Amino acid sequence: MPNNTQAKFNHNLTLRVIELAIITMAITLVLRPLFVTLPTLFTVLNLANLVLALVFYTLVRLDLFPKWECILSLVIAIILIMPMLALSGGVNSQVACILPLYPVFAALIGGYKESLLVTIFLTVCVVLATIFSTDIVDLSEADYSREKSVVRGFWLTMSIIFSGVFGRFFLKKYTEFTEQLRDENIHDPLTGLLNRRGLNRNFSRELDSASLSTSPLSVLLIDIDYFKKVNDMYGHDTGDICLVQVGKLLADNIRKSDTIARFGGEEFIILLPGTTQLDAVKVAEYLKGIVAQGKFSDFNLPLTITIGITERHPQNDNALKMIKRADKALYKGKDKGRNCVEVSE
Ligand SMILES: Nc1nc2c(ncn2[C@@H]2O[C@H](COP(=O)(O)OP(=O)(O)OP(=O)(O)O)[C@@H](O)[C@H]2O)c(=O)[nH]1
Repeated sequence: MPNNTQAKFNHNLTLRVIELAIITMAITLVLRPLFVTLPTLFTVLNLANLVLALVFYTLVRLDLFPKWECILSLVIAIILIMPMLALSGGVNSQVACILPLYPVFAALIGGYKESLLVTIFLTVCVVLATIFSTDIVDLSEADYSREKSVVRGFWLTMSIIFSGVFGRFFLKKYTEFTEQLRDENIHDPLTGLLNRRGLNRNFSRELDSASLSTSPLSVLLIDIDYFKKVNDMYGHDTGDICLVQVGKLLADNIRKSDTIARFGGEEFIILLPGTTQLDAVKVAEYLKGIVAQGKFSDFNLPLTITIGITERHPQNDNALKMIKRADKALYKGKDKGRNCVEVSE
């Protein structure tokens, strides 16, 4: 879903991950020499890494390359870690324990593709480092047997693959969860139709494509007549069932390309792209007819609807203006006695 909210979330997450890396690097730089005596090259490399990470952090913070920040983060991470690993014993290096974290980070700030690429890249590097472990220069001058290197290389490879699989699993759950939230966010829980938020999204999409293609766009505002009586006489539960059934009946009798939404209480709205006001009247008459023929709830209640119609004006029109015009037409229909179709002036 790379929409604006998602992009912002990824950007903030990238910043947090870099901040975490910088803090870890700074702490290592200060505290490590207190416990072990390291060759100067390590300190120089650590300092260079810290400067590179700080520069990169500033660039991400200024949002200079939003599209590239994820892939660059991964490349920079590899630039930071690989020379350090190569100088400190390859798979036997203490720094190697950080490697399995990368596929998860890649999944968090990038996605499936990035995580898979990082997993493959690191696995290949670790396997090569294990095979050629005796050729790796170890500036810390530690001594590792061939067997020990193979065992460490094996477990490191397993951890990286496990982390890659976990990253994928995490992303799948996260995607399902956000999709479910997004779905709930734009649907009316009672009727299952789009709610106002969903309507607004589709309305602006239809208005944009209508103005680009100069094709007509009509709106039907539909209100169930005397609905208060249904609630008063048969109870709110029966009223709810009627709303669900009317909504379904309307939704089943429009085209796939049309949009239907619950506009509020006992009102529905239908967007008819590519439809003139004249054709919209035919659609409205048809819908009015099938509702009038229906029987709703367990009480087989007869219901009627009144429909107000408007068409998009070629100049300076918007959703709010169109809904206002359709609402005016609807109330003209109510004044005329209900169960009718009215067009806006
Ligand atoms: N059961 C149920 N009733 C609802 C819901 N939302 C709104 N209503 C009811 O819909 C009724 C709307 O009443 P009115 O606005 O007076 O309209 P009406 O009785 O349909 O009369 P006209 O629209 O003038 O034909 C009210 O009784 C609301 O309580 C809902 O989600 N469920």
